[in-house]
Amino acid sequence: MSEPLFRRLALIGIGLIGSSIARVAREKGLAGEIVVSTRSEETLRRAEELGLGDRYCLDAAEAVEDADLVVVCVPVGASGAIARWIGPSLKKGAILTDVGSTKGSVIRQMGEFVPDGVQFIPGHPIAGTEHSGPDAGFAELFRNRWCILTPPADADEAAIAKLTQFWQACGSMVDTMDADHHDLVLAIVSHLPHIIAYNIVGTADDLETVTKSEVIKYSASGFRDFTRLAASDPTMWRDVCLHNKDAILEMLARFSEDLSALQRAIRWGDGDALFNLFTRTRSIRRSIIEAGQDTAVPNFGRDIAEAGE
Ligand SMILES: NC(=O)C1=CN([C@@H]2O[C@H](COP(=O)(O)OP(=O)(O)OC[C@H]3O[C@@H](n4cnc5c(N)ncnc54)[C@H](O)[C@@H]3O)[C@@H](O)[C@H]2O)C=CC1
Ligand SMILES: O=C(O)C(=O)Cc1ccc(O)cc1
Repeated sequence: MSEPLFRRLALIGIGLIGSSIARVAREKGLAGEIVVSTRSEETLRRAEELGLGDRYCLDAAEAVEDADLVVVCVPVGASGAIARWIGPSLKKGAILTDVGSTKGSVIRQMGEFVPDGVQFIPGHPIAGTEHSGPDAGFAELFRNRWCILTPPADADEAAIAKLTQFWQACGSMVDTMDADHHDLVLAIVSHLPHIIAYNIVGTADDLETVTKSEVIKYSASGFRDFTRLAASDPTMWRDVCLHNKDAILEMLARFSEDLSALQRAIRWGDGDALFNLFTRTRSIRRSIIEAGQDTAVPNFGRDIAEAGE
């Protein structure tokens, strides 16, 4: 059998993303040993019941000892505290990465606690679902999905190559970019859609003239797709909003301007403006399908299984 990519992999946080990494790493033999750490005893026990790792620790510092790859998989607001905790225990030569949905803030929070000799290469798999916790993960989550790495300018090329190899072995395609650019791109393709979904579902919930049972009964009219995003983890998305504030506010300002233009076109009966916009947007959808990125959640029937439970 060939050597695993990493002798010891430590996962700090074992929710949707951490447990998906654990599952795929095990399935593909990417690590000689998988050490799992999370803050609550209950979640750690559950991870053990699910057989996600080889060792389990409540102490994150203990978990990272002698690990060659450490992946921090916690809400972005917790990444600084985790880095402070594990920093002194990281092995020289280890690669430290994360999976957070925002990158500038994670780098600012974690950077100061990374000791010399440790390669810090932040990352973000553009793959997920609205579910959270160790039961929600699955080995195929990253398949045919992009993973963005945002290494600092002085990062070691060999470490970047090894982390790239890891994500590719998980099934992902890997891109590298600057953290600020990542945050701007993700603000429009991920953060704004979630904020819009939270807002529209909240607006529907506040209505007095349309009842909640009518909203649910007739949801197949378009509303239903927003409710999936709006069911996403509140802690994670609170942190994303607070930690990518500038880019999100920039995109929200543009969105509001465009919404006002749309509102004006509807008010003044400008059918051409509406038709032209809707034609332009339809072609974006077609490009996504052509790029093979059209499946909303590649969860291999898990939603259907859950719905039947
Ligand atoms: N859910 C998604 O679709 C995606 C999430 N991400 C990012 O991955 C990271 C993890 O997200 P999920 O796995 O979805 O979350 P999750 O809620 O399923 O799991 C989070 C894990 O972090 C631990 N944790 C929570 N707060 C903590 C704290 N203050 N200190 C220490 N540990 C703490 C939890 O016990 C749990 O093990 C987040 O940074 C998120 O932005 C990235 C891509 C997709
Ligand atoms: O469930 C969905 O459609 C998602 O959008 C998943 C997702 C959520 C957060 C990320 O940072 C990346 C991907």
